[in-house]
Amino acid sequence: MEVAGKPLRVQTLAQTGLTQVPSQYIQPPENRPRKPAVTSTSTSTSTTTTSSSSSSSSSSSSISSKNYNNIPLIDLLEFDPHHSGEVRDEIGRACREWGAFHVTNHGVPNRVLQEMRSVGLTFFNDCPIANKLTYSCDPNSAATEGYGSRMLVSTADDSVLDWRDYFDHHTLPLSRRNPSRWPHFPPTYREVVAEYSDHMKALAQKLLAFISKSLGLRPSCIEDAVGEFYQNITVSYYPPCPQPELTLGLQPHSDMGAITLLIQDDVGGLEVLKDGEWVTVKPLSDAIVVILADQTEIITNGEYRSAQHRAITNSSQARLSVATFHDPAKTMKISPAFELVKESSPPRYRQVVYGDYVSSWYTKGPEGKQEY
Ligand SMILES: O=C(O)CCC(=O)C(=O)O
Ligand SMILES: [Fe+2]
Repeated sequence: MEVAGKPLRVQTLAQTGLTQVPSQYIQPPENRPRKPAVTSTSTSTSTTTTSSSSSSSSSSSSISSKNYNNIPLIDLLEFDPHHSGEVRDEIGRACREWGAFHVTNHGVPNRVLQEMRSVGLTFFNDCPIANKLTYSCDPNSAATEGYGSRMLVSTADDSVLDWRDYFDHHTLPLSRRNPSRWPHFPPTYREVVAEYSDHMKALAQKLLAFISKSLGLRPSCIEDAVGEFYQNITVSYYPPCPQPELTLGLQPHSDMGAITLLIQDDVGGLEVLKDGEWVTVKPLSDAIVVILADQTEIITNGEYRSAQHRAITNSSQARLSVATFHDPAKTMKISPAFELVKESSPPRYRQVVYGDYVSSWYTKGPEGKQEY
């Protein structure tokens, strides 16, 4: 949405005190959240390895009968080699059943997670809008670095806008990293993002090794298929919304790359689709959400599926999340791992050049993988 040639940020819109959202933000009835978002407070995480799905009944208005309580929670036990078999099996189960799960004792210091959330929030809350706009991403091309408000680049008038502003950083490989394009306020912002990036890369590598092993593959199989990580870090800011029942912070989608690592604040709003039901990912302040993305689905020949997810809004509190995407290079050819293709399990996906996959996603929307 543009006003006199300038992009309108959702935060600016929310600050006008409007009581009804502009029509461009109203989702079609089938996409609206069924119940208004409730805010919740952060809970400290358990140290046991457990899957937290449950099938108890509740008074939710959801049409599904499952009523899962949260995504699975897996204690990585600081990658203690004595427990690697159990952790591998837990990860395999969570990948097969959900495509998304929380991890604790992941080796990333809690301080690093807190600092990342803190500098992101300070930028959005305390930096004047005129200053923020100096970092605006190019509205005419997809996935450029910087401050922005929309995800799809589409000329169609009927595209519904997300109730979200974001800042996207290109962090890896180092040849793409140019911290002078990142916020200069607060002063520690750029060093915090750089440190956070390194930790997320190391964790993504360890998780992909576990995921490979859980399918009987050699540990480096998926990482080799992805090649050098193209890592982007997106800080999303969802201002309070006067009509959360009509809007979405982020439309339903699966992530395009290989693996996404996400942290959120204690407001809550991330939901994962499970058996046709949207399950709220309850915030756990020292945990990291792992989301399998489309290229991992292709490489694993559909043994593991990428997770459909979305963000809902609420009327009382702004929400912040930080998603770290690990993608192949645009030139990489992605296809099912040969070890997983047999006579009894033929290839389910065509080989795709990752750059073509991305272009088609941005022009046509999240339409899924090229299945046979
Ligand atoms: O804000 C969230 O929790 C979800 C963000 C997300 O899915 C994305 O940026 O791709
Ligand atoms: Fe996502």
